[in-house]
Amino acid sequence: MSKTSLDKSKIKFLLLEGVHQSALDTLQQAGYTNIEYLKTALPQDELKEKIKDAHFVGIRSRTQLTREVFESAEKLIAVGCFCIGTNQVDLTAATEKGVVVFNAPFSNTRSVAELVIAEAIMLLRGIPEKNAVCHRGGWLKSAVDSFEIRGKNLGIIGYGSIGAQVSVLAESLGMKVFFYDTITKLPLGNATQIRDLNELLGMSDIVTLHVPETPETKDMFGKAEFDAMKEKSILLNASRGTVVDIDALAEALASKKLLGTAIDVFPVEPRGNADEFVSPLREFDNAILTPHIGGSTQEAQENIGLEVAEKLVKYSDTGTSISSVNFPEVALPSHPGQHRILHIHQNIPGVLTEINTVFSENNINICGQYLQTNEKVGYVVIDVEADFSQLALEKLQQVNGTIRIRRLF
Ligand SMILES: NC(=O)c1ccc[n+]([C@@H]2O[C@H](COP(=O)([O-])OP(=O)(O)OC[C@H]3O[C@@H](n4cnc5c(N)ncnc54)[C@H](O)[C@@H]3O)[C@@H](O)[C@H]2O)c1
Ligand SMILES: O=C(O)CC[C@@H](O)C(=O)O
Repeated sequence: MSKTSLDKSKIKFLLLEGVHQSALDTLQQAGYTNIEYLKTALPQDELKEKIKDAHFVGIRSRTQLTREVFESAEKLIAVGCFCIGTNQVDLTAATEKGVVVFNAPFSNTRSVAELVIAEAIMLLRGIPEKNAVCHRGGWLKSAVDSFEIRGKNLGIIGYGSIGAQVSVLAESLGMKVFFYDTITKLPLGNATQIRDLNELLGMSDIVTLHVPETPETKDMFGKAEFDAMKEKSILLNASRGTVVDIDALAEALASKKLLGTAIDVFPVEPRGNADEFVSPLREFDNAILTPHIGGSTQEAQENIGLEVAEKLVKYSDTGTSISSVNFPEVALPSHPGQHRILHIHQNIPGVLTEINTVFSENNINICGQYLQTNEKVGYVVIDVEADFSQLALEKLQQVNGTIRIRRLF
């Protein structure tokens, strides 16, 4: 059963970066009509201004939610990342502020995997160069450096949701799949995990990157890695722009070490379609350069819009934090007729005792309670009789370590 803490029309959603219509539809069907919808990301100053009165914000990969932005977001309850990556959000700051962050971990994996396979085929045939020559009025009919994908070695770095899908598609085309991951992964089909990155690089005709942006993956692919690759091999990157040293890649293309490359993500990306794209890779015809559209298909965007908006609605209506990326996961079945209190607090000793004391000292019966903690915060959902919820709210606000409290009725 859906509850709400405020008149739903007063709960403000700020949706940025042109998230799919399915997100708007989902929110509106759930009764949320106070939605500001923008097609682009915002510069930090504008973002800080706009986010001030937002209870929920929806973003994709461009919007940087820094600690400073969270400081301005006085009313913010939750963030929806309408994508897989959450590296654009300062998750520590969000957690400390009691802001729950959700994403869509699976909805665009197939789209990325399909693009990667298509690019591998195009590059093995030299199509980007041949296409460019035709556009300039030339004719490059030749089989030199043109190969079938069948029987080639594919090296996948990061065997998660996307890497594993690429693996399955590649095998269906007759490729031999090897992968490198920091943790032991169950290989799908006939794929083989290789424990040493350099070994993988030395044996792969095509290397494709599917790791998240983390301090460990920053610049993980530089000159040493290009040197370790096979002569005339191919590098694909549809993960994050910080993973590859672009100057080292430009050198590897200039020296003809690589047959080609396909890059979807860049260390610096334009804020919107009107801004210029600047990159040393622009001069290479054998580089497929795409504007971070690995997950940009109608199918993926529609599913993501639905998935993330549903998570936001559920959190707003019931306090359910299941599948959040930064918060303890809590889902308490609804107790009809009761009020619900959501209490987010610092995870320090004694808070739960203080919370329970509030109820015992004031003779307030707890009808249902669910607590979960992570290393930073505790999140407790408590159902109480309607007549006592205001008193409980006032008393709980005074509990030491309280970060945020909300009442649903
Ligand atoms: N281009 C796009 O539009 C697009 C779309 C979706 C996702 N992405 C990016 O792709 C990334 C991967 O997505 P996913 O859903 O497969 O993520 P995932 O979390 O399912 O998989 C990532 C894998 O990388 C491994 N890994 C982490 N650090 C590593 C390291 N240092 N070396 C080797 N392996 C490492 C993990 O163990 C995991 O198996 C996302 O984080 C996102 O940044 C890009
Ligand atoms: O849609 C986007 O902006 C990002 C897509 C992709 O990088 C993701 O992390 O899912």
